[in-house]
Amino acid sequence: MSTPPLLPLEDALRILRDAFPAPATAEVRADRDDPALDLSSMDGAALRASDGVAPRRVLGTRYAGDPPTLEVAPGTCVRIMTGAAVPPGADAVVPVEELEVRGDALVPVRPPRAGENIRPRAGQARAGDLLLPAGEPARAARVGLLAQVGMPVPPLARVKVGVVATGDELNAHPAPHQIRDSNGPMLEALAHALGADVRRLPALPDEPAAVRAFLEDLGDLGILLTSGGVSAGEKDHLPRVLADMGARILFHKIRLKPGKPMLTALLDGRIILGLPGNPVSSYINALMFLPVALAGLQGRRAPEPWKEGLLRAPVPNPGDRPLLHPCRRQGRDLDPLPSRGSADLVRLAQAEAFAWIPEGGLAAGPTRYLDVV
Ligand SMILES: Nc1nc2c(c(=O)[nH]1)N[C@H]1C(S)=C(S)[C@@H](COP(=O)(O)OP(=O)(O)OC[C@H]3O[C@@H](n4cnc5c(N)ncnc54)[C@H](O)[C@@H]3O)O[C@H]1N2
Ligand code: MOO
Repeated sequence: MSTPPLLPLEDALRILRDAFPAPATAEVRADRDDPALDLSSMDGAALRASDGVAPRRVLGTRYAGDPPTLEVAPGTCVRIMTGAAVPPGADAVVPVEELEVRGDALVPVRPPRAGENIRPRAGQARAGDLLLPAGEPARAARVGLLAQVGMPVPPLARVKVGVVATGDELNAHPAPHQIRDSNGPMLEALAHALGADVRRLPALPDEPAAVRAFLEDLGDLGILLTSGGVSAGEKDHLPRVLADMGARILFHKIRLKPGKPMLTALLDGRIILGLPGNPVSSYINALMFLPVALAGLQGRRAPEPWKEGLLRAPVPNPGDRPLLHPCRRQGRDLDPLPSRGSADLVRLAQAEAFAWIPEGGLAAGPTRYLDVV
C-alpha cells in the first residue's frame, strides 16, 4: 500500500504559523520629542564645558522630575541626578567620580567636553515620528513604548488551554493491562510552564460519540491539547470525528520521530493539537507546536526553538524520519541517552534537550537541538 510523503516538520510549523491572521496592532507615533528636554545620563554636575577645570560654585541640586529652573552661569554648576533636566546654560554633565570637592565648589578632574553625558532633546525621536508601523507583532517592549507615548496599553490575558487524554486503557489504579494517564499531567505542566492558563479535563473513552460530545462543548478554550487516538488504530477516532464536525485539518502526520501521527485542526476558531499517545511523541509535539499556537493567538512572533550544539557520541537513525533524540546537556555539549523510543518516558524525564538526528544517523559533531521545558 503506497502512502503519501509525510509533511516535513518545518512545513508543519509554517502551516500552523500561517493559520493566524496578521496582528491588528496600530502604528505608534511619538506624541512629543523623546526626550522632551535635554536630560542628564549620569549622576554628577551640570556645568559649562568652556570653563575647563576651573572650580564651579554649586547653585543647588536637580533631581529627575524637577523642572529645569536653575540657570548655570560661567563659574557655577548644579548638582544633577540621572534623568534630571539639564538646567539652562549648562552644556555638559561631569560624573561624580570625576569631580573633586574644594570648599563649596566642585572641580572637574579633566576638561569637560560639550554635550557629554547629556541625552539631547529629540535625540531618540521627534514629535510625530513613526516609531512602529501598524501590524507589528506584540512584544513586551512595544507595550512599554505605547505607555511612553500615552497610547492605551492592551489588556494582558493568558490563552486558555485545555488538556484531555483519551484512551480506554487509562486507569488511576491500573491492572497490569492498563496504564496511568501520564500524558495529561505532563502536558498540563508543559502548557503551564509555557505561560498558558491551563486546565486539565477528565480523560475521554475511545468512543466517537463521547469524543464528539466533548469537542462540541469547549467553552472558552483557545487551544485544546488531546493525547492519543490520532494514528491508524481501530480506536483512533479523533481525525474522523474532527472531519465529521467540519473542522479544518491543517495537517495530519508529519515526518518526525517520535511524533508522526500529529494532527492539527481549527474547530470553531479554536486550535486543536491532536498529540500522539506515546509520551515522547506527545511531549515533543507539544513542545514544538504549542508555543506557535500560543504566540499566534496573542499576536506574538513564535520563539525560535533551535539552538546549535555538539553531539558527543554518534546516534544511529535507521528510520525514514528525522529523529529528535533525548540528551543530557552541558553548555552546548549533548550526551545522548539510551532511549527505547517514543514510549520511553524514563529517558524523556531525564532529558534536558533533544538533538536533531537526520535519516541515516549522525556522527559525533555539530547538530541543532531543542531545550526541554
Ligand atoms: N499501523 C500503524 N500503527 C501506528 C502508527 C502508524 O502510523 N500506523 N503510528 C505509530 C506511532 S508513530 C505512534 S506515536 C502511535 C500513536 O498513536 P495514537 O496517537 O493513536 O495513540 P494511542 O494509540 O492512543 O496510544 C499510543 C500509545 O500511547 C499510550 N498512551 C495513550 N495515552 C496515554 C496517556 N494519557 N498517558 C500515557 N500513555 C498513553 C497508549 O497506551 C499506547 O501505548 O501509534 C503508532 N501506531
Ligand atoms: O511517532 Mo511515533 O512517536 O514514532 O512512536
